Amino acid sequence: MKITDSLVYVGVEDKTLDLFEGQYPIPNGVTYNSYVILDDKIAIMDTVDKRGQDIWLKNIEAVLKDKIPDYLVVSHMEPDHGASIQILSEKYPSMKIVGNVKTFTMMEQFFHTDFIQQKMIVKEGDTLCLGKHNLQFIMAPMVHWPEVMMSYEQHEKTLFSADAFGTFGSFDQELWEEEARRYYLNIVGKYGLQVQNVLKKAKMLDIQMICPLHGPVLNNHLDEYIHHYCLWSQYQPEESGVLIAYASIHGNTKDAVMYLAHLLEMQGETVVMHDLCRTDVSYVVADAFRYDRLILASSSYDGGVFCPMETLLHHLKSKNFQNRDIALIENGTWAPSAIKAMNEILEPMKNIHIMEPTVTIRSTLSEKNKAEFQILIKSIMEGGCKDEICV
Ligand SMILES: Cc1cc2nc3c(=O)[nH]c(=O)nc-3n(C[C@H](O)[C@H](O)[C@H](O)COP(=O)(O)O)c2cc1C
Repeated sequence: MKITDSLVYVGVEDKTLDLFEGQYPIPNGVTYNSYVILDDKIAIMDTVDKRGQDIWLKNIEAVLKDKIPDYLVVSHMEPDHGASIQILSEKYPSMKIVGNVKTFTMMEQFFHTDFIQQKMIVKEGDTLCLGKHNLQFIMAPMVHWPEVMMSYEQHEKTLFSADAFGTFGSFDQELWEEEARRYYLNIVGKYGLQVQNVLKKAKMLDIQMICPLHGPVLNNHLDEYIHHYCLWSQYQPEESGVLIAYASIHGNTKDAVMYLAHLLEMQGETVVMHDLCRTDVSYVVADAFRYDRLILASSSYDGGVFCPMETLLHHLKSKNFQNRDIALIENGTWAPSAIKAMNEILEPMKNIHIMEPTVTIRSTLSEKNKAEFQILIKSIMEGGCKDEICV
């Protein structure tokens, strides 16, 4: 797939993988992106997952014909990108492998060889001239592994962005926002500060095209993609709206939040609901970051909170979730315990405000609960970010 006269896509689409990174459903598949820059010198930008190795090698052969690549640039050692380094290095023994010090430490761990004959170590700001094309290396530690390194190609003003700006799904730019949100927040979300640092470096560059390691090449509306990364990395919501996430054993908590959702919608609020027992947590994490207010409602369970809610909260905590107004609702028949358990997980998170009142349902929604909902609705409508959204 030709991107420009001198830049060719040689990556692979994977539509048969069940779970990405062992946990994320990918109904639209995923791509392992790899690119070839053709100039006086030839550079291959990253390799692919073992699953796509054979097709990828054929793609490279089709582009290179009888030519030999001069460089393999390794931006990330995670196996969905780095797994085919060794096979390529054996096929082209004269090819230099370009990475930073941390890249080669990891390479030795994965392949048990130090690639001494091929190793070419670069650091922040170093450049590699291919002819007209000139690669400038930008270290991006923890976006999302420590060795991550982006390359800015100065001639065509292209950022090879490693996993940043990547997405689940294939090359459809229409799907980018939804699936890139789920990809970024679940996979890279914890490292907002490090993403901010790289965004600052990117601001100094004239970027006309972004070539990520997953999903489509981005060559228009780049400001919009970068804007999303700014919000996500600052843990700021994108939209005014109420996410209701519920975990209900027998359905009474679900009935209660359906009633509450209806009342909120009557007040003109945008409400999005997720049944935690039936929705993969990665979708809920993405929406929790998207909207400015959350309602968490759960059955009590063995002196704690029902497991699907506990799972969501642990996922949010591990992704540094912060800056939100949250309402808590519990249901218990003999000793309601969900709010205490939810609070214990939420407590260490930064800038989380619990909206009053918290509501305890005893088996089914009571008139007292309905009155409490009326007060809670006021708190919810007064909460959120209002004008601060989309800074
Ligand atoms: C395995 C199990 C453990 C439970 N543990 C508690 C508990 O610790 N405290 C409590 O008050 N209710 C407990 N319950 C009862 C439910 O939380 C309670 O019936 C609640 O009303 C269920 O709401 P739901 O209809 O939304 O699932 C438990 C129920 C089950 C099945």
